[in-house]
Amino acid sequence: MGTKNSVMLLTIDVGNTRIKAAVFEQNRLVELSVFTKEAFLTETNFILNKFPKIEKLVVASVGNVEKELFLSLKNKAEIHFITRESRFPFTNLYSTPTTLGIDRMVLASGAVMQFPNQNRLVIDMGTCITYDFIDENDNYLGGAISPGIRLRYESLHQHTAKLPLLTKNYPESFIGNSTQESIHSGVINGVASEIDGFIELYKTQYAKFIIILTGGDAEFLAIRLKNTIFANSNFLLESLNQTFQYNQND
Ligand SMILES: Nc1ncnc2c1ncn2[C@@H]1O[C@H](COP(=O)(O)OP(=O)(O)O)[C@@H](O)[C@H]1O
Ligand SMILES: CC(C)(COP(=O)(O)O)[C@@H](O)C(=O)NCCC(=O)O
Ligand SMILES: [K+]
Repeated sequence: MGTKNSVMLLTIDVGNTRIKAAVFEQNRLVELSVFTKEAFLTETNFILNKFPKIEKLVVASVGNVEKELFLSLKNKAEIHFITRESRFPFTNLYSTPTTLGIDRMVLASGAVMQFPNQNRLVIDMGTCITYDFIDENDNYLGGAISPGIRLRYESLHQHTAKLPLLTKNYPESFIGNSTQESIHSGVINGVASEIDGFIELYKTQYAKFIIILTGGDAEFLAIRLKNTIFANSNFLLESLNQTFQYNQND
């Protein structure tokens, strides 16, 4: 890893729910912010003013923040977009590579660089829950997409006449004894069982693999899972920094 200069870099991950930003100095994360699309310019300007050493912005977006918004910052820092045309340290075996989410590609890239020469399963609990598997030969195989925790609560409320909108909470039992408890059990135990179930499926095909759990709900859910996993909410931002460095070392 290059230690030749101490410039700071601001990585920005635009998800479908929130924007996450992290300042890196060398490869150390020194500041983390989470904000909405509406607050984008205020927040990024605040960070740029607080850390005048930031020379570069590294952006990956699956959300709908307009490119113009980033470009309005271009007199303050160099802007780099990580896109499908960037270099990635894996072979992409997805049969529709042009529709694969850039967030999933960045996660896969981070998994390969942080955990070399092993099978890896990355689970990102954001708006959606995404599963991504990269084998020990650095082949990206694909995975799964399912609704995230917030999305499940919202869709139960929005698509029924009688179900309230609840904020996430651990269910007391898997047998919900009220409407609220039934919803919490359905969503939280449902997601936990889904993740445990997927891990078991992967185990039928791969004897050993590391599991990385990330996204807005990672910490909330990690303690409810059967398997030992590596939970790191900042894995995507760290991977964005690493993917950028990887593209610099051509
Ligand atoms: N302050 C918050 N606002 C919105 N969602 C939050 C918040 N804190 C935790 N979450 C959880 O994070 C999930 C979204 O994760 P996030 O990583 O932000 O998504 P994305 O990357 O798709 O924007 C939701 O399911 C929600 O339960
Ligand atoms: C599946 C996603 C919506 C996940 O987005 P997120 O939950 O991180 O906001 C995103 O990775 C995406 O738009 N993917 C495109 C389809 C695909 O990956 O095959
Ligand atoms: K996700």
